[in-house]
Amino acid sequence: MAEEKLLVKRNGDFHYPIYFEEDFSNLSQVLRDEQMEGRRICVVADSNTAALYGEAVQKELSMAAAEVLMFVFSAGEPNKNLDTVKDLYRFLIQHEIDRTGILAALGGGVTGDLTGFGAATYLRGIDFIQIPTTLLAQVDSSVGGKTGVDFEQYKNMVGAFHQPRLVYMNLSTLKTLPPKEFSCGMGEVIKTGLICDKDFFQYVQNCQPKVSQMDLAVLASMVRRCCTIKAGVVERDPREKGERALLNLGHTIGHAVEKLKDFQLLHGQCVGLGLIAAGYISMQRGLLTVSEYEQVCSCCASYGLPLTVSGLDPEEVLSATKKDKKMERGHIKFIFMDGLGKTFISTDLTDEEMLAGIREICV
Ligand SMILES: NC(=O)c1ccc[n+]([C@@H]2O[C@H](COP(=O)([O-])OP(=O)(O)OC[C@H]3O[C@@H](n4cnc5c(N)ncnc54)[C@H](O)[C@@H]3O)[C@@H](O)[C@H]2O)c1
Ligand SMILES: O=C(O)C(=O)C[C@@H](O)[C@H](O)[C@H](O)COP(=O)(O)O
Ligand SMILES: [Zn+2]
Repeated sequence: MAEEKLLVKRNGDFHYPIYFEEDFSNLSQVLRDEQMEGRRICVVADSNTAALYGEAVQKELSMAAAEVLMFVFSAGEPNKNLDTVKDLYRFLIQHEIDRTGILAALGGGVTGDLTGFGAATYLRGIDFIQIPTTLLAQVDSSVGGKTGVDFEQYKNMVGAFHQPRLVYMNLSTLKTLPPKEFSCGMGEVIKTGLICDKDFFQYVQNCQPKVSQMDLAVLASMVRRCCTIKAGVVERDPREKGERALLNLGHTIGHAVEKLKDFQLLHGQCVGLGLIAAGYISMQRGLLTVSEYEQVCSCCASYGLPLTVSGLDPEEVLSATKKDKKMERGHIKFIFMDGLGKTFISTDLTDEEMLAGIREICV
């Protein structure tokens, strides 16, 4: 089942690889292949991932590294903040990690975003690698170099673009992922199909039974397809000057809900809600048929994503959408669906249209 590695272009001719594996046993060889051996590595993991995979990863990396340290922080989005980054800086300074040091993000998107930001800023930038263990991190956050933390309830408000030196996926880690976390990854998978690949969206609709059986061959091809699509977008537009904003489909309303729910609803769940709202808005503009909109909803539902959220005032959600990063001269850069598998960016969305979409998900 092992898939060929995928190469992502970074800075002209330099490429970084994404490895699709079934265990951690090739980690040390991969470090050697990428000429990163003999250096000190600090593995960054949250409390859950450290307990599950910390020892195995530390052991594998030790075979090619000069030393392997482990920095552990408390799991959860509320800890993706500058306080945790400060704790990481202190740990790195205390252990005299210099510019030859490497950070290894072992875990989900929270760990990857935080570690990448630490690596981008510590000593003005050191190398880091991604070892994603959630579906969301494997299909989305470990690729593309968006790193950062939340700041005073604002999502990803402080960050940097910093590409990893390599991404190593052990697909078997998905077997220990709680079902709710797995659905979160499916939110980003569905988003990926809707952005630019109708065939892939239909594949995702149809393969739900195999995915729910954790069929590794199906999961591998799904993860690889998402990485291929994302890598293509990121190669063409690494710093989100244009096309990359499409990867934000569902995130304008999704991030507003995530923030107003105090991060009690998970990122992928909020992306699912945001997809439904964006689908509704697109349908109201005549860009999606009723049947296409229903397919977006039923695909999300089939993977256990919520279709509605309670306890939110739609007007408050609307004003929260205006505090996200996607504003351009006072207008939101909104991602519309234009049929299934096609999207475009526009700044002409009215408050009334946005409110109608928000009302569709708020109960
Ligand atoms: N940088 C990007 O491009 C990008 C893209 C998408 C999302 N994100 C960010 O990613 C974050 C969400 O990531 P996430 O959904 O992976 O959340 P997460 O990192 O919090 O992981 C979810 C939970 O699963 C646990 N976990 C991780 N791997 C496990 C495993 N194999 N088995 C059992 N438990 C495991 C974690 O400890 C955590 O409790 C958000 O902060 C979001 O903003 C970033
Ligand atoms: O990689 C990207 O670009 C994305 O937009 C992927 C999103 O899934 C991800 O949630 C990202 O962190 C959102 O970016 P932001 O700039 O809106 O914070
Ligand atoms: Zn996202």
